[in-house]
Amino acid sequence: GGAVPAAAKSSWGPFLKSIASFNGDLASLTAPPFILSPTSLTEYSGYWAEHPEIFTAPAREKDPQKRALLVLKWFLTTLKQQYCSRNEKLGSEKKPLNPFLGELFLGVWKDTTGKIGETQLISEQVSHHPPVTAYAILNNKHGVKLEGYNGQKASFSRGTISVKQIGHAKYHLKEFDEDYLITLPSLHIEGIVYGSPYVELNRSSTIHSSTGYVAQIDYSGKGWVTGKKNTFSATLKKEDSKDVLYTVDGQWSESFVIKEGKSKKELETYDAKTTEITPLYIAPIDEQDPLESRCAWAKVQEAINTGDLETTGTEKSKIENEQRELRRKEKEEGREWERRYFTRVMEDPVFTKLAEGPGMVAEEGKTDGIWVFDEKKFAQVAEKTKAKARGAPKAEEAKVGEAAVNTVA
Ligand SMILES: CCC(=O)OC[C@H](C)CC[C@H]1O[C@H]2C[C@H]3[C@@H]4CC=C5C[C@@H](O)CC[C@]5(C)[C@H]4CC[C@]3(C)[C@H]2[C@@H]1C
Repeated sequence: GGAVPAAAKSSWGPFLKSIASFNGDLASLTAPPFILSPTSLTEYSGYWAEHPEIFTAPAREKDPQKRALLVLKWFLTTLKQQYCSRNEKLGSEKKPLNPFLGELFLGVWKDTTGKIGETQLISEQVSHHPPVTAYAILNNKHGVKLEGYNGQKASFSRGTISVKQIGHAKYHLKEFDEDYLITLPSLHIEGIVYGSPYVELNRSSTIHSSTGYVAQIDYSGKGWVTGKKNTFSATLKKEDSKDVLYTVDGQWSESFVIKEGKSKKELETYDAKTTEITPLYIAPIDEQDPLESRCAWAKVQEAINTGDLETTGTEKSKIENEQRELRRKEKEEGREWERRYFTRVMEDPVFTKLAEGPGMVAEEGKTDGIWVFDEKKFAQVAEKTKAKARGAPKAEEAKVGEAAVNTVA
């Protein structure tokens, strides 16, 4: 990338100072103004299913081995959006807004073909210290459910920020009662010194299926072989077998080729650049719950988009102060914020069966438990929303509104 824009030079001091005392908490980074994104991190859960047809394809495949390949293919097709979409839309990787506890991001990918059905996104900030986002993506027509959570552990050295992703994703197929446990790749941010940061994925990640298939994806970045960015190589095998059933090679941000393991026969080339993204439908702000990201952060987003640093600061402080006040009251009353859609469990049978190691690992290896989507809570909220739509008694609305209003202006 080019040299840092002159105007921006002045804002490097705070950033470099924050790097000097960097404690692993990305939110504590004082990124230069031109790096601030108006998008909240709760929105990033949407990157898992921007191609609903590919996301639901495994549900339409009767052969378990081919299903496992389709889940690997879907995972690989999410990487470009997960890790490059800010560069494409905003010119470089940006620092997202740090979600407040209880922040929600809700949306739906509508179905224009009548073949896929609607795909619903539920994203909730289930922890603020450390920041953890939990999400569920549901397509009832195909019985596909993705649920997961993630947090980040970051470190800074030699001009790059390295991020270890904590958490995992679970892809479930109802018809086959099948589960896929997906681990999250580590990443590092390159180009910081040029003021044009971008993500590169490191080492490897895996997908373990309850049907005994194991996918391993090795990220070589600007591999010494190709020198091309975002390079990876993946294999799909049956566990405790050496036979490679399929290989997938290429650049996750450009295109990749799926081949038969033995014959090396090319089965498919996926072009990440030309595959259509389905837009996510989000309710208009005046119909949103005040806890929803674009409602809660509206003034901050407006200020960031117009480059009004002062208003950005004052509006952010309002939200942070109200959050501190809420936490103080909860502490005083000996209660904890009620998560709306997710529950923390210390044991998740699918996770235990399919993976080694504990769930969310916080400081000193303590396990903070695993965040799972709570179908009961989800049904209760749906009921309440319907009641509200049918004109529930004011008290009902006031309670929901009141809690929310207290939270964010
Ligand atoms: C120019 C100097 C500067 O300020 O650089 C700051 C940089 C923008 C680095 C810090 C931020 O980089 C962002 C990249 C974000 C990750 C991107 C994608 C994902 C995948 C998604 O499924 C989960 C979240 C995750 C891991 C994001 C986490 C937060 C990251 C690392 C942002 C950093 C604050």
